[in-house]
Amino acid sequence: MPFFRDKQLYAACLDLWIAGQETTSNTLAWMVMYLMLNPEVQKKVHAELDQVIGSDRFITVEDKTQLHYINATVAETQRFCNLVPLNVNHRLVKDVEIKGFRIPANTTILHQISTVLFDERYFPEPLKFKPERFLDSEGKFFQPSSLMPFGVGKRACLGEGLARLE
Ligand code: HEM
Repeated sequence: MPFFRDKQLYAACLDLWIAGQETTSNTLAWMVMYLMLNPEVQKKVHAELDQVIGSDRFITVEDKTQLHYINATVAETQRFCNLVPLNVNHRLVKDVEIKGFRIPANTTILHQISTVLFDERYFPEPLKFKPERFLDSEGKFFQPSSLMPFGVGKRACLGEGLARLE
């Protein structure tokens, strides 16, 4: 019996299609809609592009660190669109106790990252689209650990680096 079967190839292709393609394209679609709904944000994005890139060259990956407002707008899009609200199913490999609740091994867990992304302790006025929440007092982009659209821990998104680059 071959080690790598058609079924595995099919599963790998499906993984890459859903995890790798749908996620980034849907995030961008949400961002376009948020820019349409928030013209004042759109103006600032445009102004930053005019200032940092200008109109006589294409944008490159190296420009990313200079585009603070755009990075903040992407971060706010990821928080607001809540793309993977129920995360990916996980199975407990051992019994766990959290705040007095015992969860037995083999239980399927769906940890909702949306509860963090919309928690007003971390994101005041969570239902407002505000890229400024990711800018410090000098207007520089920063990313708090509470922004976790890619999940956290050992099984966090494998494509995070690639997705951020895209
Ligand atoms: C905006 C883009 C993306 C978002 C928001 C996103 C989000 C997520 C989330 C929330 C998980 C589950 C993490 C967990 O279970 O704790 C995940 C898993 C995963 N993602 Fe992504 N993802 C994105 C792009 C990508 C890309 C571009 C790829 C590959 C090219 C990718 C590949 C994967 C894989 C393979 C897993 C499973 C990791 C594992 O179980 O060990 N993702 N992603």
